[in-house]
Amino acid sequence: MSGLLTVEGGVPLNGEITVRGAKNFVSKAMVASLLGEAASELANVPVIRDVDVVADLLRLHGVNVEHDRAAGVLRLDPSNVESAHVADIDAYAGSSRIPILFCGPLLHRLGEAFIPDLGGCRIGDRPIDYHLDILRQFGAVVEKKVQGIHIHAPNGLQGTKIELPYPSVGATEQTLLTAVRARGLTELRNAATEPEIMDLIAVLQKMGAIISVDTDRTIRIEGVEHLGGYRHTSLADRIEAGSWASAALATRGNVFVRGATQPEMTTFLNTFRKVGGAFDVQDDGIRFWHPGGDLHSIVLETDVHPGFMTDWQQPLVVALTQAKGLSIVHETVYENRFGFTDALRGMGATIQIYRECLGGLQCRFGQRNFNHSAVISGPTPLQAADIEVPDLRGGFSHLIAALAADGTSRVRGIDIINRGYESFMDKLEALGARVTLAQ
Ligand SMILES: CC(=O)N[C@H]1[C@@H](OP(=O)(O)OP(=O)(O)OC[C@H]2O[C@@H](n3ccc(=O)[nH]c3=O)[C@H](O)[C@@H]2O)O[C@H](CO)[C@@H](O)[C@@H]1O
Ligand SMILES: C=C(OP(=O)(O)O)C(=O)O
Repeated sequence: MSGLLTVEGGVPLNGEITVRGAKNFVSKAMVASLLGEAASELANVPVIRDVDVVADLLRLHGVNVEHDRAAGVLRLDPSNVESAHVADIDAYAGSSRIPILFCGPLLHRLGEAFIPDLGGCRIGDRPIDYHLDILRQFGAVVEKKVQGIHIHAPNGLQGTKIELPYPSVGATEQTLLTAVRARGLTELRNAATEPEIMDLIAVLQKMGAIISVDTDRTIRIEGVEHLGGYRHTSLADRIEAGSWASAALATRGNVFVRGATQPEMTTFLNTFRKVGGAFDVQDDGIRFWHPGGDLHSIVLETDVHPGFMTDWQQPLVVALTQAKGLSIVHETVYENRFGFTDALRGMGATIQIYRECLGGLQCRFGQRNFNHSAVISGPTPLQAADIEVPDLRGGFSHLIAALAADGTSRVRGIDIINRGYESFMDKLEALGARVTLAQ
């Protein structure tokens, strides 16, 4: 796909699109297959770049991966991992954040793992200190290389007690994927409990793991010696669903998101309603629309689940530029997730960014000079512009802004959006957007 998109704005998005499985679950379930002694089958898999990257990494490690892209089914057979035993994976540096989650499964199977430098969205520093501390607590030895890390476990892995400084999604998954086959009991306190993590726990339980989750964010895992394969259907991508919902609102449109599910979106739906958006939950999806009249300004704080997820923030901010009054958005998960607002300001939005914690509690970033609160004053008409996509959600947000704006915008670097939005060009066209890819 070419990286330059021409968008003729001012046309409401109307129609129906389908979302399939969640990027932030499918990639982890794929890694989990490495732990099994038999093949696994995952359904409702979207065709997105992150799935392809993890599939290639698994292949490199000897996993036989068959991907029926149209049916959305992945078959993952890890029987040859021992004979592949690879060391050179630097070619995967910067590809995604998932390689760090290969550590536990590879340590169990091979006694060592080589992990390239990570990629993912540049929305803050995104260190991996929690991951490495956890792996060391299980008994692994971590060596930093010029590129990436080498990790080995001379005495195997032993269950342990871990308390996370912050309920990190990745660190919780790291613990789960390592503890399920470690010797003895692991107790993880202050764990993240995102729906994608619950689905990963479901997959691991199907494989033979013993995992319990308490209401106080404590997860307990009893290590077992053998795990089998799994058959599972991924939960829906609630971030993609929320992104299309925000696009419907910002363009004054009406979009049925087939496949979207209510339980994982409760917090989003509450916020959507407070802003003035309308929705109707149906058996096979959720319809989102702009009911006419003014949208309302809100005070919003992003947080770990069950809070308002940070990945919903960027698309919703575009809709908030069309709300009447002053909205305040306090980003408490990433220290640097408002860079995308520069382009919105260039299109006529009135958005000011502050270092202080506005509109909510003090967060980890308040005293540390990070621009992590935004005040959005609206409604402001948006004007077309030439925009460069910064990251996945920021890129989709720029696309929404271009769709809502007067005139024709040129959006560069849209390839990034394929990392997490399946067939977004087809979906835009299905919704009546006037978009053209440059030849
Ligand atoms: C592939 C995937 O699933 N990505 C999601 C995952 O990212 P990811 O798992 O990377 O996000 P985390 O929950 O780990 O990060 C949350 C916060 O913890 C910090 N942190 C994390 C690990 C660490 O070792 N040290 C540290 O300081 C991060 O910098 C960030 O400020 O959860 C995020 C929070 O819901 C989502 O935005 C991402 O879409
Ligand atoms: C931040 C995100 O993803 P990743 O962790 O893969 O960069 C995201 O999906 O918005």
